[in-house]
Amino acid sequence: MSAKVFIDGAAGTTGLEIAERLAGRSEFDLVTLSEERRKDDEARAEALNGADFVILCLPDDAARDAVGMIENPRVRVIDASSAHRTSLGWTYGLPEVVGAKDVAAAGRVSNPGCYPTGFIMLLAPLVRAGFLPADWPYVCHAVSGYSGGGKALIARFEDDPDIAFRTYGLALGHKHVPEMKKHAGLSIAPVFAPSVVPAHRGMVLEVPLPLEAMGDTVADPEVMRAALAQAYGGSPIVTVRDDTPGEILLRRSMEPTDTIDLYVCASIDRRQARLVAVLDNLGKGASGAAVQNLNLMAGLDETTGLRL
Ligand SMILES: NC(=O)C1=CN([C@@H]2O[C@H](COP(=O)(O)OP(=O)(O)OC[C@H]3O[C@@H](n4cnc5c(N)ncnc54)[C@H](OP(=O)(O)O)[C@@H]3O)[C@@H](O)[C@H]2O)C=CC1
Ligand SMILES: CC(=O)N[C@@H](CCC(=O)OP(=O)(O)O)C(=O)O
Repeated sequence: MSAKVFIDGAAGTTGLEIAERLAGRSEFDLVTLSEERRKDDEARAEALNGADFVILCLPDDAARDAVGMIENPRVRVIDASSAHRTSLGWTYGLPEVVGAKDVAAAGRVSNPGCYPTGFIMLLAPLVRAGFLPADWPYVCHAVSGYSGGGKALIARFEDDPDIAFRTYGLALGHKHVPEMKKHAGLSIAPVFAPSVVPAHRGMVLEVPLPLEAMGDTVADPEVMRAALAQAYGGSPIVTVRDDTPGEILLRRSMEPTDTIDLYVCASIDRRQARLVAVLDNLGKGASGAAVQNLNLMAGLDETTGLRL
């Protein structure tokens, strides 16, 4: 029998892409609400309580409300918003870092933010292994495609083709910072400098490392690269690149992908390095990750969705 999946927020950017990924999958029976009923609390409560799996693709407050509307203890939840990413009782839905078994067994899974996905996948294994310090003030620069801001930012960029670059979060305190700190295993909050470029999707994120200033405990870049390769070895989703390319491009024509590429770029004298992650904010950064977590929770292969 197929499992009932209700996407609350199915008309939004993330919800639509999840629905596309689930279309034609016989293991799942997608419950949809009509345009007139999709924001009707009675209809939503019925759908939320009647599903085996609920995927929340809503703004944070609406996601908290939706969780409050669930009374049926058998309903399992994947929340794509940032409402529960550091909350007790929620499993952080990054199986490559927290362990696939934990995600598979969870009743409440918080899907990671797009930027934190890259940041945590670069840092967590290295901090955990002691190759990078937990108490360093890391900096994270990132550019995202405008779909990262959902329908409102898509409309803004498509209505104003004159915008060439947008940096934001200038008052710091971006909502992703607590999640980045906690799940990368840091004791100091990173300085996070996000930005948006006029491309629909895609994301390049980097953590510059002034290695020579970081003390003796910091590992050689080759050791870091090998540690990342070992941490993600065998994953069809993660590629740890063994080169330092001359450039990394984000193309406006980028096709959807659920993969992530990680780089440890280093100077020849190894005194400086740049950890870089390249992903699709709507793929591994949102919808692809939600479907990966759904597959795990349903006891299926996380990438192919095939029965194990
Ligand atoms: N876009 C991305 O790359 C990523 C997004 N996320 C997170 O996923 C969540 C969804 O984001 P995204 O898809 O981009 O946002 P969108 O704005 O594109 O979609 C949100 C959807 O939720 C609907 N909605 C809002 N309030 C309610 C409500 N009370 N009841 C029912 N539906 C409601 C909206 O309705 P309407 O269409 O009428 O506005 C809209 O369709 C957010 O929390 C976001 O932060 C996480 C990672 C990456
Ligand atoms: C470009 C852009 O605006 N991006 C969003 C983050 C997208 C994301 O990861 O979503 P969550 O809000 O669910 O974490 C932002 O900076 O708020």
